[in-house]
Amino acid sequence: MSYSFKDCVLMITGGTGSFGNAVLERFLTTDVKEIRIFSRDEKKQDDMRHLYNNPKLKFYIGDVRDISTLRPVMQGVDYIFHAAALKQVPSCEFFPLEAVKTNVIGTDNVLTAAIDAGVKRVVCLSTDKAAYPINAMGTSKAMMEKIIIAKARNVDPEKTRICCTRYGNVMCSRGSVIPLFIDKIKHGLPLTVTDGAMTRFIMNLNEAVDLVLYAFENGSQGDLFVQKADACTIEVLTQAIKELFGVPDYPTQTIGIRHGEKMYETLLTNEECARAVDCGMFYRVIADNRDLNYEKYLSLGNKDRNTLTEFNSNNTRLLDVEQTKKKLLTSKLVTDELEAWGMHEVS
Ligand SMILES: O=c1ccn([C@@H]2O[C@H](COP(=O)(O)OP(=O)(O)O[C@H]3O[C@H](CO)[C@@H](O)[C@H](O)[C@H]3O)[C@@H](O)[C@H]2O)c(=O)[nH]1
Repeated sequence: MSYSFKDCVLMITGGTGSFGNAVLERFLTTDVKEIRIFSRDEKKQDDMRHLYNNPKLKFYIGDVRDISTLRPVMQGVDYIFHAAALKQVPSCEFFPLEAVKTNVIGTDNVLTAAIDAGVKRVVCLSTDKAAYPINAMGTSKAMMEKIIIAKARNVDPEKTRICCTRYGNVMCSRGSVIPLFIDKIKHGLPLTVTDGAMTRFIMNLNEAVDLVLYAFENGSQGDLFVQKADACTIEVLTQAIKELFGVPDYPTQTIGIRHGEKMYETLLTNEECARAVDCGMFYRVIADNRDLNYEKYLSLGNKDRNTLTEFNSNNTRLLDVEQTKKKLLTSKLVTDELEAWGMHEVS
């Protein structure tokens, strides 16, 4: 890391989640002064307190929906990583207003309180499902991104710099398909494949943390960062899991596409490409900072379009079964489960 956290106070909203834990492992190796974990669940905080047993970690119970719980925690904070979100597609589909409250209003609260408290930088976490959204979770995250850009437009970057990252499926996140399939194999149940031709980006937590830290270091006001992730089909993913667990012919059952699902996910839309810069491993989408001048909106468009095209889980590099197995082995959950399953030799 080229930057220093010496004497800095960091805050992670939704800090007890998988991202919070992964980013903590990196931060705790720096000379950071204090890390504030802000979240709703006292049990998860207590588990984390015991796990790390580190005096630099401070825990705060609160909810991003309630700005009065955010304000006192932000006093003296230098940098915020905003990961608190409702992110399960099916549950948001049934309770869309809950997604609005946490993902949209909650983000507005975080940014308002951060600006008022003079926090120097805020990095917000979004998802590929916010690009061409079709489900409530993605739609609420798309609105969250709009809130971020609108807020960023009206604040001096020397005071508070705000940017956003968007990433795809993180392998083994809570409730996702990989731990589900491993569990089914352990219990002798068939693997329930929605549609084998569906594609998803496939990243590990380390890559998600790299993206967020890259945005932290390089983000200008209102920027959106996307990582050039690989993807695979669900058929390939299923076969890779079966082979890793030594059951290549394990039964699968096709169950059909679930509520609010897409056949493929987009990380960078065609329209965003017009403002995107290729930074090697990442794309940077520069904020549209034209002011609300209707003359310009009606008569002047954006003439400087570059040649990038939409980046999605169908046109990125698609991993085959062997490559997917290799990728899966970069996840601690997978290697731990394999070991417990007695498959030491593959990891
Ligand atoms: O029993 C199952 C469950 C899932 N899938 C498929 O596996 C893929 C991944 O599903 P899942 O792991 O549930 O992820 P998504 O629905 O794509 O959403 C995940 O990825 C998002 C980021 O894109 C996160 O915000 C969500 O929390 C996380 O669940 C999809 O194609 C599903 O159709 C199956 O085939 N069978």
